[in-house]
Amino acid sequence: EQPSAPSPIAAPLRELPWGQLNFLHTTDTHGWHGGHLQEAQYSADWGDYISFAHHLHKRADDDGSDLLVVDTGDRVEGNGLYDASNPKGKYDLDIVKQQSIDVLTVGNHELYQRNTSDREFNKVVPDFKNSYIASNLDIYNPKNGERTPMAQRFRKFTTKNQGIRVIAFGFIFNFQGNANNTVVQPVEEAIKEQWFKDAIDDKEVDLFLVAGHVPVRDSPEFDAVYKAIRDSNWDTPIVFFGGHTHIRDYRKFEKKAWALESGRYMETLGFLSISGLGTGKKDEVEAAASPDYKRLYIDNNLYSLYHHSGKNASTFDTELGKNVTKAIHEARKKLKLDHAYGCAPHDYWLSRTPYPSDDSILTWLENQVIPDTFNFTKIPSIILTNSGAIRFDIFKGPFTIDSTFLVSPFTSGLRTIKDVPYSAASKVLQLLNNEGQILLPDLAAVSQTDRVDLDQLRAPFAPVNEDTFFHAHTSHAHDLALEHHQTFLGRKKDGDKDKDDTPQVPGYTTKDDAGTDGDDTIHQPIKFYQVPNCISSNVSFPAPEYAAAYGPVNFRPVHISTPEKVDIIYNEFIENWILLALEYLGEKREKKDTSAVLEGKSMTDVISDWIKKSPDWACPKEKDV
Ligand SMILES: O=c1ccn([C@@H]2O[C@H](COP(=O)(O)O)[C@@H](O)[C@H]2O)c(=O)[nH]1
Repeated sequence: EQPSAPSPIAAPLRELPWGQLNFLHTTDTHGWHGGHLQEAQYSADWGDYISFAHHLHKRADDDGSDLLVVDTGDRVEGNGLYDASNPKGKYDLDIVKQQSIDVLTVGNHELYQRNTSDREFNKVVPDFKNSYIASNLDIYNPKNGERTPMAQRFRKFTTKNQGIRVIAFGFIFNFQGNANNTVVQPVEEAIKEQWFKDAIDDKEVDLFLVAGHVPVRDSPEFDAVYKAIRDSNWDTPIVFFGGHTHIRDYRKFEKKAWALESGRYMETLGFLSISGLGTGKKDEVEAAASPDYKRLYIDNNLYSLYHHSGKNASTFDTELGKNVTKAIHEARKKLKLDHAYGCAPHDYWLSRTPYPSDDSILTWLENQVIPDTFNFTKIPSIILTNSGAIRFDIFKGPFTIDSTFLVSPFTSGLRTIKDVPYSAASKVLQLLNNEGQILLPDLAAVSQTDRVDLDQLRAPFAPVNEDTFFHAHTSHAHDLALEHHQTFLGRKKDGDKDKDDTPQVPGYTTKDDAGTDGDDTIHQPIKFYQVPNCISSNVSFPAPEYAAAYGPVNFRPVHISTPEKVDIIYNEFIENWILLALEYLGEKREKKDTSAVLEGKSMTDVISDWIKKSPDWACPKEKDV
């Protein structure tokens, strides 16, 4: 772990369900390869993950089983280690490549910006030459402009010790928000291609491995792949590894097909094992009628990693793991990620507090950051931003360069549409938040533009279903972490009357299709709240008129005047939605009617500029960083 990372907190653990074929799975790491430096529960880094995988490989070699490592995309955007360098990923991509990964896919965040996907093609695909799979993604080759598959469409390989014959695919969900240098082929179309039909027709295969930046539940894409495989290969076991919705989840398709999703932000190392698979060595190993699938969501901290690898502080680190940890530290230093712009006076939560409330980030943006930033415009304005642009909580204490990218890494600039009748402008928020009679899918359906992606307005933690929403969010051991406590939270021993066995570490309490025993750490549950798609602030509106209604002391407003016209200001990422809402409201505007505001600064710039200037956020002298 990083030198400044808080020590992990001991807690009761469930055991690793080791089997014949074992998997480690990461997804949606979003650059958090240095681990969580303010949360002890997730404080291990990518170097530790490398050491961990090494020990599990060794275990597999020793007992003749196998281990495969999978990553399902969104490795970029969301942490200073990736976002603070120029070019982005200057250090992070070389750090990630040190892990040996068997199956790797793209995510939507690798495709928003042309530069990111070009670099993915020119660097990351060659870095993972044998394992990068792009079953439904093409790119216009930056060298010659020719459309070409991003990477191989599938791969067939045999596991090292057992000789299990695996065919692996790598999909991305039917994403439409990509830059125009890539082409995402709808999954339902890709599976009609001959190469796919031939691959699933193969009878010399013991397991289909479907990796994808695709949610495992309510997933038309994985449902289509499952059906296609079963139509041509009725019995061969299938395993899915998914992502994108940032949750822990495990779905049963049927007894020979399960799907694992392993959270987000390097909080979770997903583990899955299958026993009872057939192998190429037919004489030696007979396939079971019903292979046994098991899963464990490992909290990414050294306490868990030591335990599951049977190592301790003096035996855990490998040479490579240590070097990668060091490289992360060096990169963080070069990027000055610990430099503080100010100090947060208290914690601000994205979804762990009701909205609106005093400790909600969205309320803080709406009531303080946005009005203070835009009050220079003396024109009445409605400023809108999507809550999805905000990615993480702010903890009391130093708000650093790194924090800026944790909270909002995106570069899309702020734009304006001028002179919109207030009667229409004031209804845009309601439309975008699905609060009126017309809902977003209806708006999307009437869209003339083909670049409106429903996913864009998805709130940052839009639930897959209520259960997964309430059970699948970030745990947060922050208070303990900041004090560097090493608290033993073991279960009650016989005769230990004054201790109870209630879990003490707050965190995930996942409920999935296999039950409630998936989290390795037995956590105290955390409550999460829904947040709206978008928030808005009115700035430079006429002051309300007051009248003395109850005598000279008690005044109350009698007339709140509204402007006739306003400027709408918004984050460019939601521009298509704003235009669509205005069109629906009878105020059609086009791209040419929009212009940059604040010289095209992003929400990220707005937040850090505000923090630098705000006296309430000045760091106390003795704590200055
Ligand atoms: O430029 C951007 C890009 C993305 N967003 C927000 O992020 C989500 C998608 O993130 P996932 O991690 O894939 O869920 C998108 O829906 C937007 O809310 C953004 O605001 N700006």
